[in-house]
Amino acid sequence: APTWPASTDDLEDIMLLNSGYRARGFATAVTPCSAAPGPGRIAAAEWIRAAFHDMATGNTYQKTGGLDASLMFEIKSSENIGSAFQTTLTTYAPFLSSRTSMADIISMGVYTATRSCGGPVIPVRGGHVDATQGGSIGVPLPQNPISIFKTQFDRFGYNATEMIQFTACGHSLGGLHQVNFPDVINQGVFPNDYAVMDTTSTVFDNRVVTEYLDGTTQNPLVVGKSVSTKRNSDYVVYNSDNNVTIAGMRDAQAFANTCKTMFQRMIEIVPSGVTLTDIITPYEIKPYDLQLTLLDGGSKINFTGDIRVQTTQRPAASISQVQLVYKDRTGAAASTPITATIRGSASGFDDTFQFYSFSAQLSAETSISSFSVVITKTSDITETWDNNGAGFKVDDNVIYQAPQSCLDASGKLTVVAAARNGTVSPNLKVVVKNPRASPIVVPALSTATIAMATQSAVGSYQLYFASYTFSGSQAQSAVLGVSAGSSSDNYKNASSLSNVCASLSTPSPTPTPSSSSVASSSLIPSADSTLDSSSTSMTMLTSVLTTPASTSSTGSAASSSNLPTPTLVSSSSEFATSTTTLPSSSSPVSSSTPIPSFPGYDYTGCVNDSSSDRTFTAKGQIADTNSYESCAAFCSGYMFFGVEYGTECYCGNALPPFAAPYPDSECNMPCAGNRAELCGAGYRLTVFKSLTLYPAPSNPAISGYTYSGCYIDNVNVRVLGDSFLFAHDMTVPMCAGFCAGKKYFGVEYGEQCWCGDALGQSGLVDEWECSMECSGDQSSFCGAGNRIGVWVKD
Ligand code: HEM
Repeated sequence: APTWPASTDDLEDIMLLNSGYRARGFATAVTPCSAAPGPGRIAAAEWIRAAFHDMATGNTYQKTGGLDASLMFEIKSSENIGSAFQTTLTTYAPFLSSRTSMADIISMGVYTATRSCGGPVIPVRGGHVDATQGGSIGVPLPQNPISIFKTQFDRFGYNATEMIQFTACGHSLGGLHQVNFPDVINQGVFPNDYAVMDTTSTVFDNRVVTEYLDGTTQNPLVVGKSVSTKRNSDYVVYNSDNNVTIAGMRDAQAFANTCKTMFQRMIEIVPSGVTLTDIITPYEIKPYDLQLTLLDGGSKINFTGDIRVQTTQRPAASISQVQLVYKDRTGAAASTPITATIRGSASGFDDTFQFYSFSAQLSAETSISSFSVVITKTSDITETWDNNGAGFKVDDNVIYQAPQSCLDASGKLTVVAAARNGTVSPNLKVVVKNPRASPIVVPALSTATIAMATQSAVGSYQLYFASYTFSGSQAQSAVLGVSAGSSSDNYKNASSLSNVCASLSTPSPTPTPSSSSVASSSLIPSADSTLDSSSTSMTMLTSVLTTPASTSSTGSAASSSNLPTPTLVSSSSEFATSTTTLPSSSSPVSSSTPIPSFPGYDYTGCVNDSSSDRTFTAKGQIADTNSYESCAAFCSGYMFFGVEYGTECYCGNALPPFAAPYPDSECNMPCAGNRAELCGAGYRLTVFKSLTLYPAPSNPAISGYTYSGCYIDNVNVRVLGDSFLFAHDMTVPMCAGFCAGKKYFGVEYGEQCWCGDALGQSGLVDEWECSMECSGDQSSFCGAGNRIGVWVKD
């Protein structure tokens, strides 16, 4: 297993997280294999051909070009007729980052397209570097004579045999467009004027070979008009050694193995000076968004993040607990581990993962230096993962302070960092994407480095700040980080920042209902000497200007003159692919939003709401004093309270099925009455569930039955369908009684009960997916929408 962090961490996500929690969705455009950007097109085929044409302008003798994204500058070349290449690059563009070059994405596209079409797993490496200009022409064209084909493939490093193999592999998918090659096929003959290479143009298989050998092929580059116009290049290539090589690819497994090698080589052709990384393989354990945040005037640090556990070989159901066992900053073992809780699951083509989230408060003095992940299995076996002996390092020398940082509507970014006493003063680094001139659809990355200015001392830390102003919509895709010496805290999304910088002296994000605003403001040492110590109300506290952003929002000359103006250290127009080791967070789309918490309640999540169809209908109020405390008090006696749009508070006893979960980062508005807490956003509700009123539900024991698991169930495929009962007061024992005599019974969607003697075809899913309470018993689970919890007779 790889050692974390690696320069390919972002690429590994793009490769593996197709769907589910933290999904990157890279595979979406080629899933299923037949997915098309338009009629008569196959995206997967276009992705693979794009890699070929990108590589084909390279020269392995001169060590120039190759897989280098030079394609973005070659769009207008006569070799690249049609819109396919531009579509592919447009789909890829959002995945470009300072960690992942466009050439890395093009390479990953070959893996993704091939795999989505049932082909072999193509090994992918990172570290590709993007070209800054187009290459020389050199793509094989159908009219070329065999001698030219041989010279061209020789230039790519493929001999005469490999030329045949590579071309056959390339033509397993897709076809030929009449508009692009009118000399090869006639108009109006093929559906959508698209002539496919074999009868399975959306399956990565050897049909292109077998149909050719069997004489049944309809490949437009073998038979038909191309013969008379001398453009039957597949015939010319395959027949160049009297079909010896192509006959060797008749076997399906041999074909797949050969194609794996041919495609891997295609994406490993790079110019001199570029060193590719190791082949990307899934981490068994991978941390995400590790974030330290200094709290309460510096005495405590909040430590949050996610741990991804590979569940391909280790079923999620076999895991009973995931913990972080950590060492403090002196290297001494901390006595209590941090427990992470299930957050969501994700899957790729060949792997599944379960994510666990954690949030813990550490003493700022002793802090943390590294951790190991301990997985306790239901079998009581424990696994300890120490990152191949290195431990998962957490650097607390310089930390990005998300709550104190902000981005206002005018595009002004203010970033606050905390640097441990004795650390050199930090720099802010901002990476922005700049559009390039048409027709180049891939943006250029530029990075600005800004020296941060001293703000105030807080405990063992010194606060620094710096500002940067974005132009246009740059902030949407900008990424920022802070670094001091060899320490850094990087890769934060500017777009996930709040528009108000909170003061560090406001209460921590986990206040207790009893701690009144007066008490907190007087107990917590002020981070800023300008704070009026006589301020006694929460409203006063939040309106006192203690941070650079607040300073700038009022344009106070007095405060700004006290602060040194940050200076621009350097600004480079082209951001080179980073080869340095990466710091403690790893996903560019995820945010660093802390997970909300409130004593006595479980954070349920960030869910949608609408004014026409309220998620919680029992009670509601809008108040400028809105906070977790005030809303919990207002909703006392109700199972849930939810806060929205800073000022709104709603109560309810059930979470309706239409309350879809959204990323926590979407519930990012500070509460009007306590800016240290997050209170939803527009039509996004931050929901908490009472732990005292209703203890966490479970699957009850039913005598004579054993709980068998949570299954997928829907109107098309019923797991159990012999008889059923719907009841607004459904309980598990009620269902067991109703199904008496049957081998199985199952509860679904809170109020449905299904019986049967056999289990229909379905998939077992993670237990947490069956987490809707029974309509008649809030202490028990009764499946969920399209999820049935099943019991089997002993
Ligand atoms: C002698 C060598 C080759 C010649 C002359 C050739 C020529 C062509 C032509 C004319 C098309 C039709 C394109 C269109 O109309 O959109 C095509 C399609 C395609 N070629 Fe090749 N090709 C060669 C080798 C390769 C290789 C080595 C690959 C490897 C990746 C490859 C991958 C593809 C793919 C995936 C398509 C389907 C594109 C689609 O359906 O949109 N080709 N090729």
